[in-house]
Amino acid sequence: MSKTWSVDEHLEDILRGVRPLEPIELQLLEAQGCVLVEDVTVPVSLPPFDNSSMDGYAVRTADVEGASEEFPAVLTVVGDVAAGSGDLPAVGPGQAARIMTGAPLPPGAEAVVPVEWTDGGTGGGPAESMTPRGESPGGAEGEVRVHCAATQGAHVRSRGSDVQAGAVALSAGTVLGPPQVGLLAAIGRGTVKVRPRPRVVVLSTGSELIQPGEQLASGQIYDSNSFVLTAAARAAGAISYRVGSVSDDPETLRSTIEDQLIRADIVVTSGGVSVGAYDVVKEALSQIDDEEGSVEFRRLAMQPGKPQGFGLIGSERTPILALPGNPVSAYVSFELFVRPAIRTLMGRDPVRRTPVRARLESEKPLTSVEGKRQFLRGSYTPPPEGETVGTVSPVGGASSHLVAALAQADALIDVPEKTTEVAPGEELTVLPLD
Ligand SMILES: Nc1nc2c(c(=O)[nH]1)N[C@H]1C(S)=C(S)[C@@H](COP(=O)(O)OP(=O)(O)OC[C@H]3O[C@@H](n4cnc5c(N)ncnc54)[C@H](O)[C@@H]3O)O[C@H]1N2
Ligand code: MOO
Repeated sequence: MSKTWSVDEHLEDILRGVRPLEPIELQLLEAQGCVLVEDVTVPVSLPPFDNSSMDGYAVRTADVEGASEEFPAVLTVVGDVAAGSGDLPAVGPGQAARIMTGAPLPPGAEAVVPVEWTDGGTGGGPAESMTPRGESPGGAEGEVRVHCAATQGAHVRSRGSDVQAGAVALSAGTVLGPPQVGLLAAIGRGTVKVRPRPRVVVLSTGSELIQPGEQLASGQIYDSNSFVLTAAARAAGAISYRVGSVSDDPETLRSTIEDQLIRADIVVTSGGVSVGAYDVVKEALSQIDDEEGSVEFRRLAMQPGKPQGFGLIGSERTPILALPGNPVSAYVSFELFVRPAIRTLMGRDPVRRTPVRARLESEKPLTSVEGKRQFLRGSYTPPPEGETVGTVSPVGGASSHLVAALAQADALIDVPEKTTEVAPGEELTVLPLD
């Protein structure tokens, strides 16, 4: 009888076969979720010039010293400075310029007073907002009464106060989330060098499968695996292509895979890997000739997910993971084997999900088959503040066809091979999912 592999042995074998993808230069939004492979330095300081943080008036501090509502400083308005203005009016003694948030501080001005600290040029009490451009009274001429003093630099965002030219904005190894994409845009980068998202081709096998939306005939079921696997690959950061289901015909399967290799960094199949008479993936791939690569089918000490296939195929030796067809087995196998492979291709760390400890919350003990590492579905509650161990309660049973319960779960409960029973209140290892 052939060897039974442990979960870790199978994963290590897969990870030996996958290498991070070669970096490429990508447009910013294409690079979202990818790992940067270069240190990005700031070409021009941010902000690039001193600018106002408020809608108000640019003033000289000496002119507004001691100003109050009772004894306002009365200044002559010399013009408007809007964000984007290139032509700046100089502010001399006794003068002020209307200035908008983000607009460059004009020469001569040392501070900004918000419009609410002035009469807005109306001659009345404190203003709530500026008079729209072109409306009178007030506006970009006449006088403004300032009701408060302002210190040097008040409401001014100075050049380089965010980040200085020459500084490293993002270092190699950073994962580009939305704020990082935003920073790259803010410093003027149009493209960046990253490891690209892997392209994952997903196909399911089984002559019983039909597309969701069609009418079920006798003996048929809807193909759900190709959907869950495509969605899971996308959630893991990959670009995923759902080919859909292929019938139980080895020739059709072989030629479909061959056609798909051109756009695949990984191929994932579901079904047809067990010991039945129609196990098409096993039949099609276990005896391909050496030139085409090789795929090994093995038994794992694991439930669900016992039968698995892994190999490298085609001229590029593309990794192929052949997952079992039972829907929960396919999903759990994705989490344990395909997701780490995808993350390795992306250069993402950590490759595996981070385990946490949790106490079992359940009416009765959990039972597990000796010699099999069991991954039960659970609902996980993180520890309250100050504690380190959360709680987990089982969701649904152990059978690998229970998709409704899977959809209610948010964690996998990892029961070691040797454990046959876990009592309520005992600690376990849990893999929270997202
Ligand atoms: N005599 C034995 N029979 C089985 C064994 C065994 O050791 N000895 N292992 C069982 C285990 S464990 C698993 S897991 C399955 C794996 O079988 P296959 O990978 O060959 O999968 P299929 O036979 O094609 O399908 C199994 C099951 O899942 C349903 N299925 C398949 N694809 C989809 C899909 N895309 N969407 C939804 N459901 C799907 C399929 O209809 C079957 O019910 O083998 C056991 N048998
Ligand atoms: O191992 Mo199968 O994956 O138990 O259902």
